Amino acid sequence: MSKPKPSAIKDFVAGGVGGVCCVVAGHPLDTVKVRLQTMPKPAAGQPPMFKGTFDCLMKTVTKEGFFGLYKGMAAPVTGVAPIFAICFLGFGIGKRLQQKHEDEVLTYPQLFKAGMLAGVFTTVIMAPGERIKCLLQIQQEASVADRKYKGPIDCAKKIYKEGGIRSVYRGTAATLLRDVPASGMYFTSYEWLQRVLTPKGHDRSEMSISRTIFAGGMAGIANWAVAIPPDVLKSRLQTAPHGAYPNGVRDVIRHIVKEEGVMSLYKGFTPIMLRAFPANAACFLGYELSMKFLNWAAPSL
Ligand SMILES: CC(=O)O[C@H](CC(=O)[O-])C[N+](C)(C)C
Repeated sequence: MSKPKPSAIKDFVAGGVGGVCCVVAGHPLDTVKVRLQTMPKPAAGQPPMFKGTFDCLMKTVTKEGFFGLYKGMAAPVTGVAPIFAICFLGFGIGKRLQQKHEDEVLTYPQLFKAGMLAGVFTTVIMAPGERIKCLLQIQQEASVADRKYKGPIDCAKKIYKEGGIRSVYRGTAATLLRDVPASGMYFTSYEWLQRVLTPKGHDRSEMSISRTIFAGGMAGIANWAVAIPPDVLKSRLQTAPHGAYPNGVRDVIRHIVKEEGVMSLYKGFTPIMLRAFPANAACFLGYELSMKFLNWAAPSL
């Protein structure tokens, strides 16, 4: 059978499906992550709001029910599908820009550059999407009536009313700082594992579910290994009251390091890493299966 042609439309659609799979598999631990990253510093002699990942999980489920962990999921599902669609599209474009012919196999530095381009592409939607998601996730009132933001649209309207488009896009530099190198790591590690795990005599393009799950899960770990410190800065900046950090990300770094120490830049490490493997294994599996389906259903697209 001839090799399917690379296609921007297929990258976009399959990437979108991958994004939905990623959110459904990973949102509960994402909520725990944001709550741990943004909980207030306890007053002297007082215990912290959450002692760790498990404590936060238990307190959230006890107080708000299991679906408390799925708070703010409407925003990422509607936002993440296009984010991942654009991300996989950007990666495909980045690869094609560097290829002299369609079948040229790219080196790992070339794949890294294509991944970084994907990170730049996604920031346009990622930055406001993350701002809304984080603001919704940190609301802990049990009843909807008591919450400041009733949902993603209400949140978007309110932050726009408070500070215009600048407020909606607060955290863009931190998002770029997080996603440009992280996306490079993400796609390079995925491709590397797929290549080294393909048995001799077989072609990388032959789909294997177990290889995809493992390579996808590990790509998620590689992504977050570089993304955690800028992610903490981003979450803080995006959930802070208006005017708290006039110089943006630089002020947040100074404040966090001075007040809470360097290690606090790794807040949320456990839930992030617990989420990273299943969420991204689901993402790449969704992507590869959709791509296989699209190549079968519309070979010339
Ligand atoms: C921050 C983020 O969205 O990372 C993605 C993986 C994940 O765990 O959600 C990867 N990528 C930035 C490439 C979309």
